[in-house]
Amino acid sequence: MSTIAAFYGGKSILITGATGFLGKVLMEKLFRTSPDLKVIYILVRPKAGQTLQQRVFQILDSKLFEKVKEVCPNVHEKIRAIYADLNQNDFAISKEDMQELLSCTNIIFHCAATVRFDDTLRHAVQLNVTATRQLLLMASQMPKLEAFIHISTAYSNCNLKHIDEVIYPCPVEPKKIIDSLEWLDDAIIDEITPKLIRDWPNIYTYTKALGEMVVQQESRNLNIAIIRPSIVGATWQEPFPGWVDNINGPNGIIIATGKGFLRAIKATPMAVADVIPVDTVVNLMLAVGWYTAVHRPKSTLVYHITSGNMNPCNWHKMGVQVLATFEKIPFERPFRRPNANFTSNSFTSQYWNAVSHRAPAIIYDCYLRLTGRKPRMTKLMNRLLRTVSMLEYFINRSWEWSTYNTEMLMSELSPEDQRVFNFDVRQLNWLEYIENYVLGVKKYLLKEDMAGIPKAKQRLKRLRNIHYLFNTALFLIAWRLLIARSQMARNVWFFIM
Ligand SMILES: CCCCCCCCCCCCCCCCCCCCCCCCCCCCCC(=O)SCCNC(=O)CCNC(=O)[C@H](O)C(C)(C)COP(=O)(O)OP(=O)(O)OC[C@H]1O[C@@H](n2cnc3c(N)ncnc32)[C@H](O)[C@@H]1OP(=O)(O)O
Ligand SMILES: NC(=O)C1=CN([C@@H]2O[C@H](COP(=O)(O)OP(=O)(O)OC[C@H]3O[C@@H](n4cnc5c(N)ncnc54)[C@H](OP(=O)(O)O)[C@@H]3O)[C@@H](O)[C@H]2O)C=CC1
Repeated sequence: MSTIAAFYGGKSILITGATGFLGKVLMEKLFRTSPDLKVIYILVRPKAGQTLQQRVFQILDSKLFEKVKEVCPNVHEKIRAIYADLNQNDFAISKEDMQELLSCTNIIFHCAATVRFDDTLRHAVQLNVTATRQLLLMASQMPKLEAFIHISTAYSNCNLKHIDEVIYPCPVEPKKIIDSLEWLDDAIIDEITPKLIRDWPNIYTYTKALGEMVVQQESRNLNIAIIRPSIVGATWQEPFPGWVDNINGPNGIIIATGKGFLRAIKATPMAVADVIPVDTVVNLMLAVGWYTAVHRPKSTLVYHITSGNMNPCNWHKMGVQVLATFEKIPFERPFRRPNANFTSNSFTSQYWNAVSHRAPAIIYDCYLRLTGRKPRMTKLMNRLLRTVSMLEYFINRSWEWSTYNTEMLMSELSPEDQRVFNFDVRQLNWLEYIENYVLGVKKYLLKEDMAGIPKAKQRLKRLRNIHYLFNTALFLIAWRLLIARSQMARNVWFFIM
């Protein structure tokens, strides 16, 4: 019997961000391995016209939870969705709900965050910093609390090259920033944002760093741990390979490439692609929850869950395997044949953006206009290029993350726990993982049917022929123009003829 699974039996667990990518996989694993847990409280807001209950039902009815329903048939009764908006004072939680949370919670997993790179400083600080402080305040009033697990990101200190499992101080105190945002107006905030975030690449990573500082400052006598995952990718093994449900990080890029929109990307091919499967992150989270509650380390421990130092893969290897998988399992209705390459400098990147991205979009929009339809490709392409430009910082650099605490924890686990809560990324076979990842994007994100593959392959063939025809026509036109102007070209032409 797994010690960790047994530990969560009978426990009341509070999860923020349970409707997000990481939160869903965390809930799934908890229910599957500890079906006798007492309750999982999730802080949820209504969204997109759905009530809390509808959102919970939608999650439980998804493929991700199929196995859970077998081992824990009363899973619906064990989830208690609590209305909460982390942007508001006291999270807008009702008095009764708050009372229940304060008196019953044993473990907290704080996953909620805004992960947008282009959020406003005000909103990102509210969610990633102030809400964390507020949750810690709540935690300090919970008599039964055994552990508080805060999810940060390995990139919270990406302004450094080598990152240890410690909390680094930020140049400006989080409290000062929170206070000043209360009275500064939006225009001034926009103006001072670049000065505040200095060498952080975006507001997201900066506010996650502030969030960690808040955890350190407000930890009181709580048992706290911080987990820093790198780029969280599709599931590796559990509950099944390739599950993914949002367009963040590599997912959007895989779609854009597979659909033939993205043909070149400015990346350093040999830079480490520090992707970490989401189930690996969740296994570590649960092991850390157990360790923090049972062993009560004297200080707040930080755990890195990254792949680069133990089992590195680079962007070249990842890109080649992604493209190879498109040959076998193409996406439906691609705009162009998927074929992309990495460019190394700004000049070639601009060139490919003009020739391979903007020009085809303009041509396609002309075609849409001529056929009486609304042009949309140029807008879509601009949006894609903006997204890609925001990710560039992370695909043109490598970082070194030390993993002493993570390795220490691994050695503390029993062989059974090491198997059930496996976070040893050395066992990951990248080629297999990437193939399953692309397949998962097709099945769970794009919701494409595998039966459509032969048709998709046919369409790819057609696109290939169109591509060759177009290039041949272009070449002939260019050659014809050259012949008209140059005697030398005419001589070569007659010689060939
Ligand atoms: C010999 C041969 C050699 C060949 C060599 C090979 C070459 C091969 C080259 C090609 C390779 C192809 C693939 C390779 C795979 C590698 C890919 C590399 C990319 C890797 C990316 C790395 C990313 C690193 C990030 C690390 C950061 C740290 C990690 C973290 O801690 S947090 C998680 C990271 N956060 C994010 O990723 C968020 C980033 N996103 C944003 O900030 C924003 O979305 C945005 C980018 C600013 C875009 O904003 P927009 O306003 O423009 O768009 P919007 O967000 O509103 O959304 C657009 C539409 O999409 C819908 N949508 C949004 N979110 C979701 C969601 N979660 N799920 C579903 N749908 C969503 C949204 O509704 C919009 O739809 P619409 O309203 O209908 O338009
Ligand atoms: N994905 C990644 O690559 C990485 C993620 N991380 C960290 O992991 C954690 C989880 O990320 P991930 O699951 O990918 O992110 P998602 O964007 O998928 O999920 C974010 C979660 O936060 C919730 N949330 C956001 N705003 C509010 C609010 N005002 N009130 C209540 N809930 C709110 C969302 O709820 P709703 O559904 O209502 O929007 C959602 O459940 C974050 O802390 C992130 O920083 C770290 C490294 C990498």
